[in-house]
Amino acid sequence: MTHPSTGPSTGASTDTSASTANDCDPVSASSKPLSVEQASAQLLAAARVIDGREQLPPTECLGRVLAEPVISGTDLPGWDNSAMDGYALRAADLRANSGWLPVTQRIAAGHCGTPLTPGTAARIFTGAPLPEGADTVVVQEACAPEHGGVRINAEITAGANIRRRGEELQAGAQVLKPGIRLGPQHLGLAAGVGAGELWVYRRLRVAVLASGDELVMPGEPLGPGQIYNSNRFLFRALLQALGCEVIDLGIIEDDREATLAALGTAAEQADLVLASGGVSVGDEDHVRPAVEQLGSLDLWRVAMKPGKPLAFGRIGETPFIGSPGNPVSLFVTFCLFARPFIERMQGVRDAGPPTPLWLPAGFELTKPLKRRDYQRARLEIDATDKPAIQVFSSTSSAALSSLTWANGLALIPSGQTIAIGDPVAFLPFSELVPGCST
Ligand SMILES: Nc1nc2c(c(=O)[nH]1)N[C@H]1C(S)=C(S)[C@@H](COP(=O)(O)OP(=O)(O)OC[C@H]3O[C@@H](n4cnc5c(N)ncnc54)[C@H](O)[C@@H]3O)O[C@H]1N2
Ligand code: MOO
Ligand SMILES: [Mg+2]
Repeated sequence: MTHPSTGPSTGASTDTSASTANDCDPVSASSKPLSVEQASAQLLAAARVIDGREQLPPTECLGRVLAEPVISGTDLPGWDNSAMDGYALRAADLRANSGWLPVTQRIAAGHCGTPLTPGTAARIFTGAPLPEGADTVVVQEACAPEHGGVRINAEITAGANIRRRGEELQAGAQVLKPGIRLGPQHLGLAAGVGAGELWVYRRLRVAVLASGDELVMPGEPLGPGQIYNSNRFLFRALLQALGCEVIDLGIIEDDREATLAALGTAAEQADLVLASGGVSVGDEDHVRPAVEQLGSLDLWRVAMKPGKPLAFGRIGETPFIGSPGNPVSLFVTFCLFARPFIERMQGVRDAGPPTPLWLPAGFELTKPLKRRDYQRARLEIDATDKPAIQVFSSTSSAALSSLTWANGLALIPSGQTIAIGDPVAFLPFSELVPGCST
């Protein structure tokens, strides 16, 4: 799907509410929210690739990040072989023998024949080594066995149906670069060039914790004023989809001492601490002040919706990302900020914010918004096979069901109205987090 060459800028310039980021001063409550681009750049600049790697067989590397190049131990193919089931022969012999040749050997894949006797043909099957002296393979559909030999009535092309040694790649070639997340195709190729073990970065250890007196685990009865701790499951699944090792520190009550203790423990055990809730401005929002007390709060609030109170800092030397408690805010800020940060730490080479597709709006927005809005959206194909972006009925950042309806986010710049058909920046979930496409 290509996007129109032009489209409204999604840069910070349309977000007038953003401040100029001073990336060394800790954030004070008075500092204005940063733009999405400024916040994203600041987080990525702070991400450090984890030390530590391990050597594993390809069967244990799905989703891991490659730490060393994979070099081919062989030519591909390793020797000239037949691409089809048929007969291997010398084209000149067939012409000289007016279309009939005796068959003197049979070569199946995994077995090597002997050099071709001049003036004869070899029965050969796909993948079998070409016998020395043969220069063509004729498919068996063009052949008819006759008097212990083979009759070929079709026009043949000399050199046809042969996969030549090294035509795909040569031994010593780098077939996989470090910094890629290994998918099925990479593991197949690594095995295909003979790599019995791969060097991958060790798993990133990410501690997750959820703050809130109102939180209860699913399966337990809900008391008055209580809700289920959905963010814990969102976090865990998002992190597992990125191949992280999750250290789950459960629920922290709304208490400063308990929050300090939990965050301190988390920072000792993990490479990164992710917390949900307690980063806005309420008296019971203890996470943000606790991070300021334990380390430094380097970023707080982004000029976006949902996700505005996003917090980033350090607890000692351990990076910390504080996601807002509203589940949709957590999901959106994870996709836009935590995921690129995590991937940078995991050694992913081109980790960065997602690039949107530009697609026609199937909706209108008449009242411009104050903040850049990431609305839950669906890419739909209408009856005339035209794509259009629809948005969810509610923009509430507490409405988790919007995420199961949507298959992406529509980026609505602040201060802009949208008419039907206008190009809209669309971020498909499939690009935002692995395992998230609906
Ligand atoms: N006066 C203001 N109030 C709020 C502001 C503001 O600027 N001025 N910001 C609003 C925005 S925007 C967001 S987002 C939320 C985020 O606040 P916190 O990060 O402090 O989150 P909490 O207050 O802890 O919880 C918010 C909301 O989410 C529910 N929640 C919390 N944790 C979970 C969980 N693990 N699973 C499911 N749901 C969770 C919680 O019950 C609250 O309803 O602040 C606004 N307020
Ligand atoms: O940032 Mo909040 O997530 O707009 O509700
Ligand atoms: Mg709060």
